[in-house]
Amino acid sequence: MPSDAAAKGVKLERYASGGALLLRRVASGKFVSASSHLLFRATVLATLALVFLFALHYPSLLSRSFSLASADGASSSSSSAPSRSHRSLLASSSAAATYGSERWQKEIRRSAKPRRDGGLSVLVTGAGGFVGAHCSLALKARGDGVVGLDNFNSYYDPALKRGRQALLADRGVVVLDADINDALLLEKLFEAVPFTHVLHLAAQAGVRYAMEAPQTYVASNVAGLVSVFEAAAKHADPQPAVVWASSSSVYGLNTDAPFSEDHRTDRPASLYAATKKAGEAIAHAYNHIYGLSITGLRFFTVYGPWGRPDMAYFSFARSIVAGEPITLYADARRDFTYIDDVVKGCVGALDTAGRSTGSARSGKKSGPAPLRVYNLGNTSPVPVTRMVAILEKLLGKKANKRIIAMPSNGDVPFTHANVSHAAHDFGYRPTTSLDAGLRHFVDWFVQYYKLDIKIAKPAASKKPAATKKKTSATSASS
Ligand SMILES: O=C(O)[C@H]1O[C@H](OP(=O)(O)OP(=O)(O)OC[C@H]2O[C@@H](n3ccc(=O)[nH]c3=O)[C@H](O)[C@@H]2O)[C@H](O)[C@@H](O)[C@@H]1O
Repeated sequence: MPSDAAAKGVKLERYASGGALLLRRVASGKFVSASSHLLFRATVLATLALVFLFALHYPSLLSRSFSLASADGASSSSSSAPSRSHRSLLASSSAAATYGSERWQKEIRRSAKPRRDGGLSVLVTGAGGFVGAHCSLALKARGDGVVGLDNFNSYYDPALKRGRQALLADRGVVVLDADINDALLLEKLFEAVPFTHVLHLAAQAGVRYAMEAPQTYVASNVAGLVSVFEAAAKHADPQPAVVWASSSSVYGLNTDAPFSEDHRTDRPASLYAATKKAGEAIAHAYNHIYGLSITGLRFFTVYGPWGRPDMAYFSFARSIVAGEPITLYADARRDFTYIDDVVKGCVGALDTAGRSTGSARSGKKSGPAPLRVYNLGNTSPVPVTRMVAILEKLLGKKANKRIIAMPSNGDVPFTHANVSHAAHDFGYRPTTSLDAGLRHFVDWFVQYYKLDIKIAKPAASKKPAATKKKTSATSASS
C-alpha cells in the first residue's frame, strides 16, 4: 500500500481521532481519481464503524469528553467488566440526563435532599451492592438524602444489582451508573451537592477471586479509594466526612482472638486483604494532610437478603437446591454478621463521624480531624459446617458435601470480632443469631428465585430476643 501510494504521488498522513487512527490522503499535485475517492470514503466509513464498535466495548479507554457526552452520565471504568460498559452507553439510569447538565443536577439534588431537620446528605458508592443498597434504604427511611453510584460490573449477576437499584428508585433514591475512578464525575457530584457524608462501599470484594483477577482489586480498592479521597479532599466545599468499607481480612495471620482494632494487621493472607490494609494506610495520609474525617469499618462476613451470590452461604444455598456438590474447608469458622446489624453500625459510624477540618479552597486544614477504625462483627464465630447444617434444615434438603483441607487461597481459618470500640462510640450491638439471619436470607432467596420450597418452621426458641424484628431494610427486601 505505501509503495503504491508513493508511485501515485500521494502522501499518506496518519493522525489520531477519537482514539482511532485514520489514514488521510493528501494529494501532492495530482488529481485523485474518482475510484480513489470511493475507496477513501469506504475506508473512512469502515473506520468510523470500527470506532463505534470500539467505543461500545471500551468507553473507558476514550477521552473524558466522551464520557461527559454519554447519554446516561456513565463514567469511565477501570475496574468494571464489559457488560457494564455496554449498559452505560445503551441503557439509561434513573438520572438519564447527561451528567453535569441542569436536569442531571436537579435530579441529584432532589435525591440528596434530607427530609428531616438535621438530616444527612450522603453519597453512597456501591449503592447497587449488598451493603450499599441496605444502607441507602435505611438512611432514606429515616429522612436522610441519598445519592448512589455503582458501576454495575459483572463480578456477579448484574441483574441482582439492578434489582436493588429498582428498589432504591421506588424510594426516591437515584443510583447513577458511574465508576469511582471517574474523577470528573465525582467533581461534578460534589459541585452539584454539598454532601455532608460519603459512605464509600464500592470495592472489589471476595477473598479468593483476588488470585484470578488481581488488577481489579488494585483498580477498585486502591486507585478507586484514592479517587474518592481526592474528590472529597479537593473538590468538596465543605469537605464531607468519609466512612468506608475495610475488612476483617486485614487481621490476616493474626492469632490473638477475638480480633481487636489494636491487634497487628501487617500480615495479610490475600491480595484482597492487602488492598484493604493499603486503604487504611491511604486513609491515614488523607486525614493527616487534608484534614478529612475518615472512618474505616472492618466488616466480618456480612450475609442476608439481597446478598452476594459469590459468598459461601449464598452459593451453597443454590447448590443445595440444585443438588450440586459443595466443597467445605475443614475447620473454617466465621463470625457471620447479619446485614441489619451491619447497617446499624454503618449508620452509627456516619452519625458520629465528626467534621473534616480541611478546606478545598485553601488546601489547608484548621486542625486534626477524626481518624477511626472499627470492627463490625457478630462476636460469635460459627463453623462453616454449622452454617451448612442450618441451610439444609431451612431448605429441607441435604447438601452433597465434600470436605477438604483449607487450600492456600488467601482464606484464614477463623475470624472473631471484638466490637467494644463500636459499642462504646456508637452503641453497636449485633443481635441476630446465624439461625435467625439465615432464615431471613432463605425467605428472600426462595421468593426472589421463585422456588417451590416450603421453608422449615423455626423450632420454639427459648431466647426470643435472638429472632429480632426485621428492620425496614430487610422488610423492604423481602
Ligand atoms: O469478613 C470479611 O472481611 C470478608 O468476608 C467475606 O469473605 P469470607 O469470610 O471468605 O466469606 P465467604 O466467601 O462467604 O466464605 C465463608 C466461609 O466459607 C468457607 N468456604 C468458602 C467457599 C467454599 O467453597 N468453601 C468454604 O468452606 C471459607 O473458607 C470461609 O470460612 C467476603 O467475601 C469478603 O468480601 C469480606 O471482606
